[in-house]
Amino acid sequence: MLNQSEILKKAVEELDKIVGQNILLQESHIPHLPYLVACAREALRLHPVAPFNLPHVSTSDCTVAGGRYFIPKGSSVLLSRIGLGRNPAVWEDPLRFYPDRHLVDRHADLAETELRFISFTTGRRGCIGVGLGTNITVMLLGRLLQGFTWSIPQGLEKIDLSEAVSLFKATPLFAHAKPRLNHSVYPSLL
Ligand code: HEM
Repeated sequence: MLNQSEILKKAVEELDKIVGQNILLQESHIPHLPYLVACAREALRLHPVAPFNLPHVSTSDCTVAGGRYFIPKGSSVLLSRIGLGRNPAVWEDPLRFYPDRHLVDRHADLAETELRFISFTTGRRGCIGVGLGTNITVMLLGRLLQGFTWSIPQGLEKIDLSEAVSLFKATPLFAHAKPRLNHSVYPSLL
């Protein structure tokens, strides 16, 4: 978002309109912040936390994708987070960070039950923490954006987004944060 200032600006404008600058973002605001939720979804799609999901073992012979793939009983099944989230057959211009693509269907949370990318996965062994995980993620992103004006440190043109093999950022993230709310709004650390 730091590399695309118009996206950062749009998310902050939504926060200012819905939450304002006199109180901190609360969980009850989240359903009214579709663009912020879309930004978090886009981050999960494009920058997954690990290359694969947890392995599962098929308990019987089955076919998937309309019969295209046969998976024998006892196979270890791994889904590629990159293969799904950056699949050009599903996502237009897949390497572009473009939150608006998630606004076509309005999403209340970060779950992706169609598995077009992996956040919590789905089905019997899917994550049980969708609600809490969504709230924690969106609250953190939202409060960072509401509470601070973020900028790229002096001397740098862009944040380097190149990835290590683990998919983590290859270089540490440095960004400049300046408080943007009245100091009375920030919770006391004492
Ligand atoms: C952004 C936050 C979170 C993300 C992205 C996430 C993602 C995932 C994923 C990908 C799985 C594996 C599902 C599979 O193998 O198909 C999983 C499993 C699980 N998650 Fe989460 N999770 C999050 C937060 C939470 C929270 C807050 C809780 C509990 C309060 C939780 C509890 C669990 C449990 C218990 C499982 C194992 C489910 C099973 O094997 O039956 N998760 N999660």
